[in-house]
Amino acid sequence: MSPLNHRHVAPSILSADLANLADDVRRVVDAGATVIHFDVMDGQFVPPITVGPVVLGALRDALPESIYLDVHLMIETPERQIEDFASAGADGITFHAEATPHAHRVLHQIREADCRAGLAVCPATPPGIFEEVADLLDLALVMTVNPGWGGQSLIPSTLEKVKTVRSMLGPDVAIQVDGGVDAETAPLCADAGATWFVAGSAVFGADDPAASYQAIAAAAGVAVRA
Ligand SMILES: O=C(CO)[C@@H](O)[C@H](O)COP(=O)(O)O
Ligand SMILES: [Fe+2]
Repeated sequence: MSPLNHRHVAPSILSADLANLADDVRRVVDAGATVIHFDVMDGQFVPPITVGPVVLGALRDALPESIYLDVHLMIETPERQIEDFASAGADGITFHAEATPHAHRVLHQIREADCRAGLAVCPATPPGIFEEVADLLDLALVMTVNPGWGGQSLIPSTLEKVKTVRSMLGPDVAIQVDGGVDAETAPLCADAGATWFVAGSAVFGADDPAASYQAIAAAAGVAVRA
């Protein structure tokens, strides 16, 4: 069964200790996380620069194969980088509708690279594009903050967009929310129709990331291992 058919809380490495990345990620994996969200920023699509395929490959080597690496590309012209992320060990690759005129082609390209294909929209971008490429979509990412930084508050109007996208795409597509997700906001996102919940600062910024992961997972309706 594809992990896309299940609910997941995906801790985001953006708020982890990047000097001890594998150790930090193992703490949440030991608490039950099976999807890890890997934020890639290029200094162009968004101002910050984070990490790329080399770090993804190192993390891949440090984790069990069963862990799903969910790559969120916040980069211009993502079509130039898909194969590098796929061969570094991505399981799913999500790019932004705002970053290329070629969303249809890039979704194909991701699937041809044997990864699950995701498309993201920023808070100001209308969701109609999801309908145009519905057949090629494994995951629709509705950004609940403006991309680029962790630790922001969820923008309430984006929950309406999640509802719209759920009715547009039907029950089977994974809808991901990313930004400002914690144990208080996760149930609101779930009620709107989200099934994949990214949480960065609420997990890795907490005193006990493992406990925080489990609290958010419970709030989001994810089955948490005892
Ligand atoms: O893609 C992004 C930010 O652009 C995220 O994945 C952040 O890592 C979310 O951080 P929090 O809002 O959960 O702190
Ligand atoms: Fe992200």
